[in-house]
Amino acid sequence: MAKRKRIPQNDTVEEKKEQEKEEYKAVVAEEEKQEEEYDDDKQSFEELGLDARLVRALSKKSIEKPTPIQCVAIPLILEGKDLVARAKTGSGKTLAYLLPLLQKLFADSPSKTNLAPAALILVPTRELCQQVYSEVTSLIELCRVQLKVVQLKSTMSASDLKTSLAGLPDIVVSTPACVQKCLKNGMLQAKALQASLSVLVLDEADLLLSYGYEDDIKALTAYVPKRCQCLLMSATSSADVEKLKKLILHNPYILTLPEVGDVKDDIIPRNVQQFYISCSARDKLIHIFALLKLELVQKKVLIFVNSIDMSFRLKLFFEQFGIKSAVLNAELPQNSRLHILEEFNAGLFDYLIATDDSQSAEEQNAKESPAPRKKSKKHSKQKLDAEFGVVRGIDFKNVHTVINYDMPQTAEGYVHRIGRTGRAYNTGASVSIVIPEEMEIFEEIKSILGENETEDSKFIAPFPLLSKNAVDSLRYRAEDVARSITKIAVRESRAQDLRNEILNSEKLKAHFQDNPKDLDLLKHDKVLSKKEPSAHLRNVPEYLLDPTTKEACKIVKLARAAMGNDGSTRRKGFKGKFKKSRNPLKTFSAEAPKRAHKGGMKKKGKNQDDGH
Ligand SMILES: Nc1ncnc2c1ncn2[C@@H]1O[C@H](COP(=O)(O)OP(=O)(O)OP(=O)(O)O)[C@@H](O)[C@H]1O
Repeated sequence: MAKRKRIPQNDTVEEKKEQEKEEYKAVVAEEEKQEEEYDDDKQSFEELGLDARLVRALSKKSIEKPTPIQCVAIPLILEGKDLVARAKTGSGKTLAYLLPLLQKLFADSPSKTNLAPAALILVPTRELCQQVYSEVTSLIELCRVQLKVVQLKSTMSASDLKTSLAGLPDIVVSTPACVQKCLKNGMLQAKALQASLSVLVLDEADLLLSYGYEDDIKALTAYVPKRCQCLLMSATSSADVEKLKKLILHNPYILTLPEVGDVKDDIIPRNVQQFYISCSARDKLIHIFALLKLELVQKKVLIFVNSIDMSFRLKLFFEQFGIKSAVLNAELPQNSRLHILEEFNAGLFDYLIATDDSQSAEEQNAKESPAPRKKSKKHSKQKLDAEFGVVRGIDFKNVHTVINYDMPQTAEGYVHRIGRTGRAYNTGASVSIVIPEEMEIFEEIKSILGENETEDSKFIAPFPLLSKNAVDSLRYRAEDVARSITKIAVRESRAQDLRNEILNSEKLKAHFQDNPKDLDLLKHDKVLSKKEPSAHLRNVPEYLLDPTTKEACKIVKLARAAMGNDGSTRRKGFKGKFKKSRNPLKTFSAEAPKRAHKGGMKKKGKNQDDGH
């Protein structure tokens, strides 16, 4: 981090504020300078050997400079090397393989006589399938080339799959299970595939096996010709990646990119600041409520919980205070999920509560639908989607804060959740709300990431902006509302939401076929509670806030304005994104400003969590 200019200490509040502002400006200027220097050193996409059409297409997407993984991977893929690319979450792995893959197909397409796809991109979940498909489609459109891409999903009917393949696509994006299904049914001719396949990509490779695709991939290897270039993209290294490497890579030359090291240093993006709040189980709701209602975290916010019921509890609770949010989980129909993601990415709402219990959906199914229970007609459970994955790989756009309302069950899960912010050149923050029962896993995560606050860049610091006073001032209102959200209310809302989404899902499907860009058909942050939220709960009265909290709110707002993110969360070009130094969490403390000057939030000690 840039060194701070020492400014003489002043005594009055006004002078202290001035001093704070001056320091803030100095840090911003310094870091902007450093960033410019770094940008100047970097290679351009042209220098990596990319086709001018692709460079122009990227430019139209406001993507001007390659990320480190792209700098290394693109030339190697263009040379035809097999690759095992491991790089941190949000580092731009998708474009790292898509750009050279498209370039290769540009060159091959005029002589095309293939009866099967030339490129197969396999991903573990349908959400990722959609995401990669959209990215390829938009690049192809922007480049104005004659390449055809389809996505194949296991939910598609046999006739839809057949129709998709009959158009002789050049690129297929799918899950291993679905491709295997097409091969088995003869919709995809094995011989034709052997003759045509020139690039095979296994994206989120480490996850493919844990999603249970091992047999499908093994079966597929028989149809992958020796000359086919194979690319394994992954954020973490694991025994599963090793297994896949052995299973699928033919060329002996395998490259693991040098820029990545161990989990601690490389997997979590450098530009994510991590915080925690320690509190009792009873106070969890008040803490998240305070964070959101007092706007002590930057929007958009992605909140992770470990169960679907909890996501509805939170949504119902927020509703009573006029905070609109949407839920995302494996129970919802796929069209709804995709639509929720699209709306969130487009900035239509600021708070998304995602259920991630870091288990495969099959395990979750088993857990959520215990067999011996008598099946009630009313509550017959919707089966969870085994191909749903919200944590891994999904490119949530412009998420500035990830909140772990429930802690993940593994350190790996933590890393992937945190990786939903700070993507590419953006910065972000995470706040984990930890209760005593979750302390064990939290301690484990901390020990992996590094516990030395001065030396470890991945140190998880106590959240500095929320004082005990601020929490206590909201306690009465929050506890009162929390009591009204009973188990029955949660269950009813969950069932109602599911019914709505199932109905809407068909409408959505039909509508989006005709109007792919129309996002306003259905709003997913609609109010679920039967009881109309009370008007008086919408705003937190001034008298409830102590001066420190008021100051914290002001600084966060100031930073939001500096980020060009006041009010509108719609996507901006990368140049307009806020810098790490502009993150108020780095420059402001809930305690006396003087202490914050010395060491930013990391010098804040552990007293904050002791208090509550
Ligand atoms: N060179 C670049 N400059 C700016 N933005 C970029 C660049 N490359 C990719 N991006 C953007 O960064 C975001 C993250 O990219 P991507 O989804 O490929 O990350 P990832 O490495 O696959 O992450 P994960 O491991 O979580 O899947 C995307 O929104 C993408 O459009």
